[in-house]
Amino acid sequence: MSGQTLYDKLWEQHLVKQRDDGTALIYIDRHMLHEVTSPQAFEGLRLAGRKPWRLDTNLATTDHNVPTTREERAQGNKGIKDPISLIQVQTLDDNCVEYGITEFGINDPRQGIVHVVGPEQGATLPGMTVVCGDSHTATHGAFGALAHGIGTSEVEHVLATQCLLTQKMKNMQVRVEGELGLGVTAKDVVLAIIGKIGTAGGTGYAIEFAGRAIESLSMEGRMTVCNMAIEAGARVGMIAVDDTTIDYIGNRPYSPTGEQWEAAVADWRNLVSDADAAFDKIVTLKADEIEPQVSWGTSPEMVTGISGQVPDPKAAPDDTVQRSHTRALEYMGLQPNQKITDIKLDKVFIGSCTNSRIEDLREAAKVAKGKKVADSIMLAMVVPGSGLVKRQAEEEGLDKIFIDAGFEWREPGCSMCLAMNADKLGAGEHCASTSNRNFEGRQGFGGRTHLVSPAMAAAAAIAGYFVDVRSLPANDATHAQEA
Ligand SMILES: CC(C)[C@H](C(=O)O)[C@@H](O)C(=O)O
Ligand code: SF4
Repeated sequence: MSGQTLYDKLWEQHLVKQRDDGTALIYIDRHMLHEVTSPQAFEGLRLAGRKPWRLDTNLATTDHNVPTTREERAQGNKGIKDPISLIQVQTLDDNCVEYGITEFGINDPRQGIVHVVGPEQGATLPGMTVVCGDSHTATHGAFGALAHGIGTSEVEHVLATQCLLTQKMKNMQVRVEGELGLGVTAKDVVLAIIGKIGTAGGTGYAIEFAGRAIESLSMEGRMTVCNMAIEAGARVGMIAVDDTTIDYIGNRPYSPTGEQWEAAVADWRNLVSDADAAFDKIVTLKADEIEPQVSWGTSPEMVTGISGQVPDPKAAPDDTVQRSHTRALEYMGLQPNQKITDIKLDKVFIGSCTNSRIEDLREAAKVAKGKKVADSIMLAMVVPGSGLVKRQAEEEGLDKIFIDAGFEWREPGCSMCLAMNADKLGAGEHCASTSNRNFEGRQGFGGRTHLVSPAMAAAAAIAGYFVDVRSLPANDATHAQEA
């Protein structure tokens, strides 16, 4: 018999009951909550006369609907202008008070995007099952955890029973072999993976990312990669535990300490796929063939390298692709064969649960340092993923670098990643965005999103159009990474 994959191990350790029809009940170690997908779940509990079953597993924060300007935030929840947004945020606050769940509310220094907050607090640990009513929960898999999004009715079920009814997925390994070139980041890696396997490539699989290029990523980079597993169709993305994982977790508020820490680390060391584990599918990419990526279309798989061009629908392999490319080009206002470097931008957004951690902000700041945002850019904003990221960035003087360059330095939240708060694109506007989805209307009605890395977004803000970060003079993006 062959060995077990990381996913097999995590599954087995949490399996409560397996039924013959394929359904299974698994135990959930950590449940994260935000304001969008929790109100009906709490309402369901209330109607059924139930209470959360294990309080200390739950951790809540408000993120999607919070405004990001300092003036609005100074007013607390009252700064939320949109009535529906306000109700959602206030409802989470009220539910957390009523049921005794820890919540980082709008002005808590620890508040932020749920997928930034969990790992930062040490609430996400290797070997855990982590769920949240949010599709980007795959992010937490970067820690050797089994993490995925759940729907609102499942949120209620997890609150009530601490278990989830689910089915085992198949195993896929995505290997990125070799070393990444200078200026090529985790975001470029995951966009290249999605470009290769497509947005349905991972459907039905739990993806384990592996290979030298993945191992060499920081935890921030690993989270960026796992965050977008869902854009490759996989609900679960994960990476094996190693020293990088363990170093990151030490001394965080929710991390174990003392003897418990020692015992936990010994256990966590086993959270790797066995050498003889069998995967249902293996995909391999060569790191040195990946260049900085830019999405040109309305799906994350519509992506190419910075030296590339927008495809010509006429050259599409079949009618379906031809139609989707034609429509995407029309929506995006782009011409067939247009060079990526000829795409002019109106706005730049550096933030979201994909790229708003300290390392992301450092990379963007390296590019922005001493430069000015182009006059043609009407808004360039940097939105830290959490209050703690913001504080750390300010301690390092990154806020000053951004502000001096003409960026707006905002308060933490999902912000312009999705048009659920005041930060939006206008119709027809092109935005270089470090977020994870470029669907039609995602950042605002008619808005045109181009997914890129933080360094690429900063470089685009300075130039006003896309430029290759690798071509910037020394001291900028690429060389900064050598240190
Ligand atoms: C609002 C929430 C349910 C949604 C998700 O599940 O991902 C959001 O975070 C998103 O990124 O589209
Ligand atoms: S930052 Fe964007 S992708 Fe992440 S949870 Fe918020 S809305 Fe979803």
